[in-house]
Order: sequence, then structure tokens, then C-alpha cells
Amino acid sequence: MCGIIGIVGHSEVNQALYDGLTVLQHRGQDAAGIMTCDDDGKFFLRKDNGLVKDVFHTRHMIRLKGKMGIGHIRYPTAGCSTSAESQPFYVNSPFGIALAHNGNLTNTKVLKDELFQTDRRHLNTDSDSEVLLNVLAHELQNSSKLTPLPEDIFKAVAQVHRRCKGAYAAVAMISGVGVMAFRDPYGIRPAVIGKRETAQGTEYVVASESVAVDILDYELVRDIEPGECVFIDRKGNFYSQQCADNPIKSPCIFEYVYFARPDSMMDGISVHKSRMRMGTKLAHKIKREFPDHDIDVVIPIPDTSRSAALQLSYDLGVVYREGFIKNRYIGRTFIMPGQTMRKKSVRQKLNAIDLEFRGKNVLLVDDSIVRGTTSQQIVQMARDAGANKVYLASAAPPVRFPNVYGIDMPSANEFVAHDRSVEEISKELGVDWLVYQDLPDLVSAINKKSDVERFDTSCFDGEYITGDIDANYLYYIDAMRNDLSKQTSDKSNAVIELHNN
Ligand SMILES: O=P(O)(O)OC[C@H]1O[C@H](OP(=O)(O)OP(=O)(O)O)[C@H](O)[C@@H]1O
Ligand SMILES: NC(=O)CC[C@H](N)C(=O)O
Ligand SMILES: [Mg+2]
Repeated sequence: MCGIIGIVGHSEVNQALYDGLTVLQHRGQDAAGIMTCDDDGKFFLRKDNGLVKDVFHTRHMIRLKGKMGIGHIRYPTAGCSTSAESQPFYVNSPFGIALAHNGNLTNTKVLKDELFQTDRRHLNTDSDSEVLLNVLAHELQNSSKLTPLPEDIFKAVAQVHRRCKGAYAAVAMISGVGVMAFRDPYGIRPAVIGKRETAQGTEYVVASESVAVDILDYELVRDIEPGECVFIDRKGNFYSQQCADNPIKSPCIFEYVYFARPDSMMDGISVHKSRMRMGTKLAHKIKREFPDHDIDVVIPIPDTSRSAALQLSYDLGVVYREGFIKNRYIGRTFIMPGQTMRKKSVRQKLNAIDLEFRGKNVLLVDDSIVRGTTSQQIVQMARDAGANKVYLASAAPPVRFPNVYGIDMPSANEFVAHDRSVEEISKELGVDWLVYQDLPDLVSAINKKSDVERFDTSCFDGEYITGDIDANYLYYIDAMRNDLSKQTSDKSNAVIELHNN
């Protein structure tokens, strides 16, 4: 789940891009990058593996000159995790274009071959984002003008929609011209627009989540619509157009379950409120299925589950206690690369306050259970802390299908729920009772009153919204990106770290 940001301002944007990326850090911890463009159309790039605070030092920031720029936070779902595949990517022709992408293309291989056949375009990485950029570049090539006009940009994005399959929320910068941003026709990945008035004129920001708009003191205007492209020229003039033939708003449901920050508004929905409603739905299910429960205390598994757990405890009428303390210097474990690191980090990240567990029947609440990495260790920690009984509630249904749209969950057999009943999962996790959210309840908890027609719920029900995913593709990504092949490719991938610029 990467994070993207783009700004067109009337003063230097390097610091604002940095600040915006810091509040998008929860969307990816592997790499970060910023590219700016000065008034002469010269690009300045700094990107590398690592967290935002580690990638950018003063010596980099002072060289990121210009009043427009884009930024990216990476959590790899394609290619390998060397810094050569960090973003933004860049092509010199036509015009000089940089791009940052959140999502995952599902026809990357076909497109890559096409780009060489038609354009002799050599792509040096295995990143799908570099393919997306080169398809955009190819389509912009058709405009014969020296400076592309908004209609040329919209025509090119319409072609991108026709050629690219999968999920993309992307921001791109054209040297000396401006910044554009567009979402795939299903709106699987999020993107919002912010603006603010200054003495020199209007400034705009586009970002994955509204938190970035908030902390940069812009006013949240709206979401970019599925299929829509917005373009802000270097003077701050705003243009937009729907570029898809048949847009259907169907955002990824996992954004609301886990990825997004609770303080974000996404497609008109408060993430925090939707998580609270998940807690309410789950409390009702517990009352139905375990009416004479003997739960003494509700305990969240920090961080993401806390909104749901607090509301669940309120609706269940059981006391809520923060029985696990999170190490604020350890990041999100689910998006860490490889199972070894995830396992090790869960124990470093969370520790139990024994007195909250000793002799009690505890209900642990998590937002989701995917590989079971967190739950397996947490349950043992609760028992070691003296819990009498350990129950576990998941605010999301069992994850049983791979994600192909930008969440690195390519292998079903890595999921604890794969080929297991709830009873069998409960045994595997070592809990005394396990309850999952039902999918209809999850959908209604999120979609209270918005114009979302449906969600991409593929990781729960195997219904892939883009309609082009078959068993062959799932087999292919499993082989390419299961934990073992990723480790091998990252070790043996003798990329000479050739950045694409
Ligand atoms: O079953 P698993 O494979 O462990 O995945 C699910 C867990 O991973 C995530 O936590 P994470 O530590 O990533 O982030 P958080 O601090 O935002 O909860 C999520 O919130 C669950 O706790
Ligand atoms: N999580 C994402 O959005 C990943 C973006 C892109 N597919 C990459 O691997 O770099
Ligand atoms: Mg968690």
C-alpha cells in the first residue's frame, strides 16, 4: 500500500512534500522518494530505501528545489525491494515526466512487451509503476505540441485506462508544465485533492489520504473520482476530466479495515467512524453467538484495532483496558518484508501489562487476522501474563484470498484462514473462542451513507472487481512473490542499482 503526494505551489515545496510523506508513512516503510521541478524545468530527485526520516537529510532537502513536486512512500507489491525500484520513476521523453504510483497493475508483463515492440522502450526494473509511467509517456508522445495542453493529458489518461489493468492512484509531474493525478476506473486506491489560497495565488495538493491535506493546512476539496484525471499547471490553474468509459466507485475495503489512518476521510467515509461501527457490529454478533459470555475485559491489539475495540467494549457493556503497550519506535509489522522480520517485530512491538490479564477472561480484539503472525504471539503473551481464558475477535472476516491490487498478500497458503474453518483457526491460534466479523456487516459498517457502489472485497470473497483475474494469474503472482521467492530475488537480484534517471 504505497502513499503518493503531489504539490503545485507558489513557493518552495520540498518541506511540505517531506511533511506530507511523514503522515503517509503508515502506508509503506520500505522506501521513500521526492522529486521537485524548478522554474527552469530541471528535476531534482532523492529516493532510497528506508523511512522518510532516514532517507532525507538536510543535504538532500536543500537540493530539492522548485515550486512543484511529487513524493512516494513504498511498500513493494511488484518487482523487488532494492532502491532502484523506489519511486518516483522518471522518463526523459516526452517532455520529462516523473510518476509515483499506489496500487498494482495486473497486466504488467503484456504492457512491458508492448512498450518494447511499439516504442523500443527498455525498462530496467521489474516495477509495474515504471510500466505505468511508460504507458503514460507513450500516450503523451502522441500530442505533437511542445507543451501538452489539458486535453492532451486527459486523452493520454483515457488511453492509460484502456491499456492498464489493475489498481492505480498515481501522481505525475511534467517538467515545466505541471502536476497531474488520476485513479483507476474502479477507484481501488484512494486519492484526494486539497487547495489553499495564498497572496501569490491558489496552491494545490493531491495525496493518498486526507491527513496529508490536514497537516499541510490545505482545505480538503474532494476525492479524485474513479477514472478521473486532475491537472494543475505550474501557474496553479486547475483542470479535471473524467477519462474512463465506465467508472464504478469500488474502493479497496482493506483501506478501511487496516491501511488508512483513522483520522482520514476516504471517498466521503470517516475511517474512524467505520471502525467504530465495525466494533458495534461485532458486539452484536458476540451477544448473538455467546449470550452468556464470561468476558471480564476487552483488550485491543494496538494500534489499528483500538477504534473498533473501544466501541465493542461499550456496546458489549464490558470494561476496556489497554493491556498491551506498543513500542512507538517499531513500525507496522504486517507491511514489513518477510515473515521472519514480521514475527520478530511483533514481540518487540507489543508487551503485556500483567495486571490487566491475571486471572481474567480476556477478549482480545484485532482489526484483522491475515497470516496470524500477530495473533499467535499475542495469545501466548496473554496466557503468559496470567489470563484465565483468551478469546479473540477480528473486526474483519477471515482473509482467504490473495490481494492483487496493491497489498502484498500474493499467497493464499500463507493465510492462517486458508483451507481452515473458524474452529480450526481457533485451534491454530490457541484461543478458547474466536469470532470474525461477517462480510455483510463489515460492508454496512463502512458504507453508512456514501456514493460507494460496492467495495473491492476480493481478499475476503475472491471477487476480483476488475474481472481479469483468473487462477493462472493467482498462480503466477504466488510463484513470483511468495515469501521464499521474494527473499531469493532480493538477494540474487544483481541490480546495479541503476536508477531510471
Ligand atoms: O495476522 P497478521 O498477519 O499478523 O496481520 C494482521 C495484523 O497486522 C496488522 O498490525 P500492524 O502491526 O501491521 O499495524 P498496527 O500497529 O497499525 O496495528 C493488523 O493491525 C493486525 O494486527
Ligand atoms: N503498495 C503499492 O502501492 C506498491 C506500488 C508498486 N506496485 C510497487 O511495487 O512499488
Ligand atoms: Mg495491528
